[in-house]
Amino acid sequence: MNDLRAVAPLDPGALRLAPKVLLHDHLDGGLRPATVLDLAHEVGYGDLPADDAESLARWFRESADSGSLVRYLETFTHTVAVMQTAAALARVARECAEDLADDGVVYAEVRFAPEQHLTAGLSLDEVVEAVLDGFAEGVAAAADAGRTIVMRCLVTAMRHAARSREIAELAVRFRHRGVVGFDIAGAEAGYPPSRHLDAFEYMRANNAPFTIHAGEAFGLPSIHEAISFCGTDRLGHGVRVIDDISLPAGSDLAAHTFAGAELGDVANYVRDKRIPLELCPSSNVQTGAVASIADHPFNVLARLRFRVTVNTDNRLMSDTSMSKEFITLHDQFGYGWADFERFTVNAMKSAFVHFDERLALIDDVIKPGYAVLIG
Ligand SMILES: O=c1[nH]cnc2c1ncn2[C@H]1C[C@H](O)[C@@H](CO)O1
Ligand SMILES: [Zn+2]
Repeated sequence: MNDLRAVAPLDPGALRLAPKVLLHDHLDGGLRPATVLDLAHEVGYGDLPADDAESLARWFRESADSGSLVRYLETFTHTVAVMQTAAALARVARECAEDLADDGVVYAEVRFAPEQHLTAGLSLDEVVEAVLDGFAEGVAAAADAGRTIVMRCLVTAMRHAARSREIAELAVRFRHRGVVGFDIAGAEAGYPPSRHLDAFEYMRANNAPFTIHAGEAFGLPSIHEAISFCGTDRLGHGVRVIDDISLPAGSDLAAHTFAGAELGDVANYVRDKRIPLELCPSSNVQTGAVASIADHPFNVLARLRFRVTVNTDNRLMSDTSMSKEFITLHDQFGYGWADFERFTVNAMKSAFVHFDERLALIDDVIKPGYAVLIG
């Protein structure tokens, strides 16, 4: 019989069609540049560093390219400033759902810190409600455009502040309305995850999952605390787990196998327990967590069979998307569709929605989607 099946070329068009799962994306790091301008105009915010969309997009990308997490985080002052009303939050959330769906993301957990959106008088609950309303509108608009996406939310507490227990309670209060977990973010050095133990204990006592930004700007001790003392379900970044892996001298980071690699106790625990790594390649280069994409341990971790997932972190600051992160990894490490299917299934298995929902997306959406591309 004639076999007409063929592997689809790995180009931007096909990548946009590939089903993708996004676990680590910040709502306040993913605004459209034009929306930042519109909202600033509406609320009378006069401190934006540029006044046209193209220059503003460039400013975010270049300023975030600082090699320092602390300087990278300073750019959020402008996005958070224009996200203080229910209407603004809902608009940003709606556009986020539409943009992700347009890029072929079929399931997303988008996070933000409700405590940063209270300056115009909203309550924590009102902030979350506005975002969830916006997601629902975006999902409906995407469906009208022929795209199906499931949008869920993670609420983040800022690690330098002292509201984590309250935010964990907020996560549990909204657990049946679209909030599927809790996170801590912000500057890592000086703010270890164990400062927020009571929040993590509250989540665990309620059988509710959480992730922790750890092992990005700070190394292994932060990962160790997050898994051993806090009991995190996933690691936000976790990229510095590589510090606990020794490779034979002269190893090529783009190799297919890493025979002879030796794992320390922390790295072994992360791999043994299948703790998902929410890796964000472009963001990691910008914040200086790694020197370049070529130096990124993504491939080492993937080949050593850690549960790696691909993420955007902040689409505005990194001028990125899931498709762009996939292309970057393809160009650097030569990955093909089967690899991207594995990373996507990894991510879906690691999602915070219930098991039956994860399975349905894997069996009904992800596998059939890649079967078409692989041919
Ligand atoms: O990569 C990150 N590391 C630590 N904190 C981050 C990162 N990206 C964004 N944030 C912070 C800045 C945002 O205002 C906050 C909530 O989304 O989370
Ligand atoms: Zn992040």
